[in-house]
Amino acid sequence: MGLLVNGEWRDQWYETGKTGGAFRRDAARFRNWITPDGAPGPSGEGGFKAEADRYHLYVSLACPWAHRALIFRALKGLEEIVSVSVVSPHMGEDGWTFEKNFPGVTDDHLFGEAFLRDVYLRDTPDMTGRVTVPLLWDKAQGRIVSNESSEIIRMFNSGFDALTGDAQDFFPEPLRAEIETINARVYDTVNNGVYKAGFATTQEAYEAAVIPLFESLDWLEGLLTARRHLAGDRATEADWRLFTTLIRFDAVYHGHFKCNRRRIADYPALTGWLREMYQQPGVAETVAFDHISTHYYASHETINPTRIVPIGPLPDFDAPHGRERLKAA
Ligand SMILES: N[C@@H](CCC(=O)N[C@@H](CS)C(=O)NCC(=O)O)C(=O)O
Repeated sequence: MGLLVNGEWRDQWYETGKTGGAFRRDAARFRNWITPDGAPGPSGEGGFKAEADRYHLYVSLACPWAHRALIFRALKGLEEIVSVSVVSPHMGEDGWTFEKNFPGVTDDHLFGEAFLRDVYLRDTPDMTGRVTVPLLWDKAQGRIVSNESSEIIRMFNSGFDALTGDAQDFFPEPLRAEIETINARVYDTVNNGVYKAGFATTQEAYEAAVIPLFESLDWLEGLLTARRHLAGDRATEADWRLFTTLIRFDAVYHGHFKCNRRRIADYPALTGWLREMYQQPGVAETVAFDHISTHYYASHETINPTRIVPIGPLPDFDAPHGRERLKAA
């Protein structure tokens, strides 16, 4: 685990000394957008036109943020259009690597680099910052498009529709305000909340994260008791953003990150909803529990010094979801 400082790698754990033991996530720095005609998106520069075989996605199968991008690539029919490389789940002193020490790890298909940091350095040789997944690369210009998952999923949602003919919209105009409201609470207290609980280094910082996390899970349980999906009858971006955290919850966040007031399995509506989302075509193939458990338990030495990876739980996400009684789109 480390970061780049003026282009040099420094092996260093997250700094919580100046924040009362609280984990603060850095903002992603590469924020360009792929658009149908190459016009600039909401941030960054223009010049990233949607084209087949032009863009490459770097992911970890363990990472919930990268998982969002992989799911949108599958749902939107982009598997033949956007290629992928998969890093090792073992994130040690060199950060993300392509070391073949685990099933499912691929080469860096573009450059054959050993370390993901060297891909970032091809864009910005003097970069300062964290080397994170997902990372979206433009093969035509030889530079990074984006390393912000919330924006990558929006590009995938609508940028390539003319090429794929897929018009499914997970961020529909009439629901945008509601989706953004749900996203904001889910991001702060759930998606990032589990990390804030897990990486806290004081009791106060841990409780400041874990209490609101469970308040939000109770709120989500109420929402999903009344509705098939978070913003109504059909799945939207808000559901997929929650999905990648909850599918990991009982396996890693409950134990490793001490988010153990309840399990997702203890919430009937969240459990049924999670199964229904998992059972959508193409989604189960993006879920790799071996990468998930191994990454968290074996990489975070400060939290789990023995690096022993627990053998459970073994939930059955293929079991009947029972959500048919709620109206579907
Ligand atoms: N804001 C980013 C966050 C991505 C992120 O933090 N990914 C983690 C893996 S789950 C990572 O690569 N961490 C490495 C590090 O922080 O050094 C996004 O949503 O795309």
